[in-house]
Amino acid sequence: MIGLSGVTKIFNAGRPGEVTAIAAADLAVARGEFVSLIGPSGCGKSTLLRLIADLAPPTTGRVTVAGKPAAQARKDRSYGMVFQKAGLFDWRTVRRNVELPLELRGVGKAERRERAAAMLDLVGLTEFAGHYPAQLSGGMQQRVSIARALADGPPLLLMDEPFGALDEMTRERLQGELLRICAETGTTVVFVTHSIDEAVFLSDRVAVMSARPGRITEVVSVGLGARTEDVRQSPEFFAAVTEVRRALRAPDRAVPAPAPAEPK
Ligand SMILES: Nc1ncnc2c1ncn2[C@@H]1O[C@H](COP(=O)(O)OP(=O)(O)OP(=O)(O)O)[C@@H](O)[C@H]1O
Repeated sequence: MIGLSGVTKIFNAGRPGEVTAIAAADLAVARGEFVSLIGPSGCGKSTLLRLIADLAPPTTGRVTVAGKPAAQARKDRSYGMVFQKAGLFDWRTVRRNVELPLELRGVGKAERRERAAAMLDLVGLTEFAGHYPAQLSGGMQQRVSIARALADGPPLLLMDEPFGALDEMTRERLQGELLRICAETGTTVVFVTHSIDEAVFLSDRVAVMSARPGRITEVVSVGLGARTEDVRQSPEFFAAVTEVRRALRAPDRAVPAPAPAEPK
């Protein structure tokens, strides 16, 4: 579904304020897979997601999405995106927020209504279709944002800390809902998070990034099977959390360690 090969991203190349945000990233994500990106603040997680979304071009390397160059995938609306802020339009009802991507594509009213209703059912907000965003809790707004991202039926969902601003209980409930939605729709997900627990609970694989310049230093396979709430207390869950924590603390193997000082 996604292929990154030799991808680098340098902001302000050759100018004052040059920043190497991503250094030589390679990653392949299979159809239907759930992959999280985790790493220290500023390591380039959001940048990597933006490169996949073709919201910024890579400086070098190739990004493919659904077998196409990323730019084509964006034109074909091959992905939906969800950010930390739900970004809903306050003056539109929940239903009309979800309909927006369909409206932009010129889909007729009846089909829009039907599709929005199915999406609101999927995220459990059918009875709030006529409400305005300000009448919803933060968690409900984020569910609307997920429904909107999926309205056009994209095969891929790109999520940038979507639950980062929510309280722990809401966050855990939405994690379970997201997994159910992915299982029902077969959507592939790339998910940026700061939380090791969240990455482990949700993911098939966790891509661990080093501090800037961001590299993918390790990819940890999780494989927890069916994620019921009990999984969070299981030995397998704790073992995977420990493994990701170790990978985050490991020195970046891609960068040679400095040679020891010569004895005087
Ligand atoms: N448009 C830009 N122009 C210049 N530098 C940028 C730009 N966007 C990001 N950067 C820099 O690239 C680096 C990576 O930023 P990015 O937002 O991808 O990190 P992140 O891992 O998502 O951070 P956080 O976890 O804090 O959200 C940072 O040093 C940031 O300052």
